[in-house]
Amino acid sequence: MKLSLSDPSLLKTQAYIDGQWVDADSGDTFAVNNPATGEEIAQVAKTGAAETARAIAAADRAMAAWKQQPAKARAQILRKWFDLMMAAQEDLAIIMTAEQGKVLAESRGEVAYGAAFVEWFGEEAKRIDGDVIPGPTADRRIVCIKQPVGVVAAITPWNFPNAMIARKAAPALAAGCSIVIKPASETPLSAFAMAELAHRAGVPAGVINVLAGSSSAIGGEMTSNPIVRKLTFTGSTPVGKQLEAQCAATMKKTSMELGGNAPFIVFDDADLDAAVQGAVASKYRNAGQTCVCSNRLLVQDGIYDAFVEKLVKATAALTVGDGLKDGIAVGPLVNAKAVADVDGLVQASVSSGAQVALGGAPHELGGCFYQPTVLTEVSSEMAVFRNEIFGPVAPVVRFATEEDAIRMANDTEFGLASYFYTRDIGRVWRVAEALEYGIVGINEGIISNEMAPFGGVKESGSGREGSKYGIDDYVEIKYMLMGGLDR
Ligand SMILES: NC(=O)C1=CN([C@@H]2O[C@H](COP(=O)(O)OP(=O)(O)OC[C@H]3O[C@@H](n4cnc5c(N)ncnc54)[C@H](OP(=O)(O)O)[C@@H]3O)[C@@H](O)[C@H]2O)C=CC1
Ligand SMILES: O=C(O)[C@H](O)CS(=O)(=O)O
Repeated sequence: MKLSLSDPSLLKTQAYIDGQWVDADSGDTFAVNNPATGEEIAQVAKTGAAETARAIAAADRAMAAWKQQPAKARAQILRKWFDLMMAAQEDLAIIMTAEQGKVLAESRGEVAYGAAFVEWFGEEAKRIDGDVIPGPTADRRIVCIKQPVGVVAAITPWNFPNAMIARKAAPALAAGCSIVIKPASETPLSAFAMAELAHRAGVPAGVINVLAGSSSAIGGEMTSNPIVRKLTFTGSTPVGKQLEAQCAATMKKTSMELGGNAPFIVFDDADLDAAVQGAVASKYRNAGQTCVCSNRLLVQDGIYDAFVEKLVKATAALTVGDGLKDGIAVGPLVNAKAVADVDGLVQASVSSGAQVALGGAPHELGGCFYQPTVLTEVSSEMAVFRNEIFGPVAPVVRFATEEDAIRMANDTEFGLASYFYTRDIGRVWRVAEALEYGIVGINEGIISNEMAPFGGVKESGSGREGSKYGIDDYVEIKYMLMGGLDR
């Protein structure tokens, strides 16, 4: 499959190590395919532990000079990277839609979203301040400084192949760290294109390294190599737990952005049309393949029927197809396994009594397409309630009281995003404070931006990405106590 890029040199297929584009030691490659058509886009270097070890060594060498750069110098390079990403927005979006499947408008949006983290942390680089603390005695003073944590390893998912890299690389570089990145096997091309633009922006050789291939071999080197001082991961909770355990032997700092099971609560007093609009935006973004998608729609009895009627109508209007084509709202799922997983959850729930109000099966287009689906009469024991669906399926659950809604919303091991719609100010505070989540959307279905501290609690992970808090995961605090100052 040939991509229509204005700058074809952005389509890289080798590993980027120490400022060089290199093949795998073995010469092996793996295919990257377009989930909308099944066509092969490229063969990509399939690297492993040896290449990863070299990338980590290069990052270690490069960091010595990078962390000595004045913050303003790092900020200027990050700003240049932002400018180049935005100038290449259309090419980066085409590459992303081709390898991941999301519709082009969403890919454009993700490129801007990812670039916004580069812009934000370029600015934050100049604000990594310390403290002067009064000494415990008259002759002593304490000074706190923040220093880069060290070489960072990042493992990122296929669902946001640009933004999840930017959300990690930008604060790492801003803090003075260097980084080795392993993108998902489904979507390495976006990562390589970002590395090429970083190179053009003046990021020194070795400061950013990107390699794809055997996830267990690459991850094994990343998590065991003592040079790596921090692992940052976005992906499934089971893999996150495994990586966390692998990092324990060398006590690496970790950040984990894991799975979700977002409740979307609609109270009787909600603005119904706004709630339906928010539900559609939150549910069907990226064909439902985001960790903050509404996963359980909890609707109060008084407006349940009206909400379901409006939701079915809005969902039925969503066009399904190849995201590179105009007028498409929902693209394919990332691969055939994802289709089988989603359909498995739907059929298991229907078998347990859920009713199909719309869709409920793979799309007639075949391949990786799934019908936007609304299930009603869902209960808390059903598979779609208990599991992160990661597909265009909206389970609707009834509730009677505010207490019922909070109890059902919190009835999960996950705690990433949550949403609710009400116009009662007292309820806003009661419910927002009672929800066990890192993120609460109130009368809003799209909550992600670079200025907010994105992250979850419970088994949705640890750490925060974005906002003024996002730099904290990439620095270590050191204090110096000076004595003898009275003579
Ligand atoms: N919280 C979030 O933001 C996200 C959550 N998810 C969750 O993950 C599920 C599946 O998505 P998926 O992308 O397959 O998530 P995975 O957790 O399977 O993969 C995420 C990343 O981890 C890598 N990986 C997988 N196994 C290992 C390992 N043993 N050692 C090192 N790296 C590894 C993958 O590489 P490779 O591609 O080579 O397998 C990929 O780069 C979704 O259903 C959802 O629950 C997914 C994406 C984002
Ligand atoms: O991995 C994801 O699903 C993203 O973190 C969601 S968002 O930040 O793009 O909303």
